[in-house]
Amino acid sequence: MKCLGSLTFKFKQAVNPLAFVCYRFRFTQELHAHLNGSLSEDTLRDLFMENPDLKSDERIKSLISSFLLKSRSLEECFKKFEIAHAVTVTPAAVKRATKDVISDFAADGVAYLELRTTPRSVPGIMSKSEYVQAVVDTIKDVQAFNSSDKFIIVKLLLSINRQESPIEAEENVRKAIEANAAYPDIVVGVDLSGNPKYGDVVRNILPLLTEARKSGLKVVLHCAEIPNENEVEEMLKFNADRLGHGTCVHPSYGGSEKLWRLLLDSKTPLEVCLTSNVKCKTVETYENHHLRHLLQLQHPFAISTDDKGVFSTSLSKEFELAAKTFNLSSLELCNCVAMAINASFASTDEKNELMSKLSAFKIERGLG
Ligand SMILES: CNc1ncnc2c1ncn2[C@@H]1O[C@H](COP(=O)(O)O)[C@@H](O)[C@H]1O
Ligand SMILES: [Zn+2]
Repeated sequence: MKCLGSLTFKFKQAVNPLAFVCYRFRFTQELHAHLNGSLSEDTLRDLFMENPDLKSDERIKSLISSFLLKSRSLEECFKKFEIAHAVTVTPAAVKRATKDVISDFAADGVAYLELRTTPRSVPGIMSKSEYVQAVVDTIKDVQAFNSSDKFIIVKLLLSINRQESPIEAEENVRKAIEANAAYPDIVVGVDLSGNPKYGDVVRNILPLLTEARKSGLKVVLHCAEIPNENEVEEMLKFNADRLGHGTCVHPSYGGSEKLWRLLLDSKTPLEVCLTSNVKCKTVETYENHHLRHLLQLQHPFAISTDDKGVFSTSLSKEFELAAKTFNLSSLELCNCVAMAINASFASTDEKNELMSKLSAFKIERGLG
């Protein structure tokens, strides 16, 4: 067991040579991770056991045991979030969940983590403000213990769930603006996520995100997880700071030449989540993932996990998968890390620090 400030974690067995060096050097960047989708099975079980109300709830018990079953569709993945939400219903549970997730990423070699989460209230127990405060306080605690050799930079994006009402969306944007004013070094942006089948994003949500952007927040959008020509076009024209997935933009994947050209011209970095896309069946195979086009055309992207708990993955596994599927060399993987640093919402000083960690790794491996 090793200690990272207030975090205690086990170094995992290395899965590949890159992962081994990753955790020793700790220089990778995770830009797309949903807090409740990232809970490990251990954390879920612990939170479940600690809550006496849940222990006697047979429905939750059976849901938990199905959490890690193989998913067959995007719809099934969304059911799994209900399980994580059922165990994070108090500020204490939210703190524990946040701490465990940061610890898991740190143990996997992540130096810079952008977590995102949807502010959630539980009647009579927790308000949305208390939820956000619990996450922010945990990030502050972890960062207070950063040192030169053991550190992780953590930022927070607040999510808007497109399935919720426009009133909820407005409330979440307001929370994000307030939290950014109070913690500008931590709360840096807003994310649009949720089941892509629902919600009138163009009419109800993009105008709110324009307000968020005006107040200085970065904006990221889950974009084109399923085909939707009009919505995707408006999202691409919105000029977000980054886009999640971007699956159905290319004409071969349910998009069109027009959408693909808009994406390429925008140069907006895509957050690429290989395992998530294949397990949700929005992409058929790893070989056919749109990452191959991004690589060919040198469009910027960041390899990410999305929901490491739901999809039983880790950032180092995603790097390994990308390397194996697309035959990437160690140097090319390092270029992926550099792209993610550039696409991140870290400050200039933080980016310089992360780049120097990457350089140290490259020198040690004789890569330049
Ligand atoms: C699989 N691809 C995806 N597409 C769209 N939204 C997703 C997602 N994965 C996760 N979420 C969003 O993140 C929430 C869980 O984390 P938080 O409670 O916010 O921490 C889900 O309820 C969903 O709204
Ligand atoms: Zn996502």
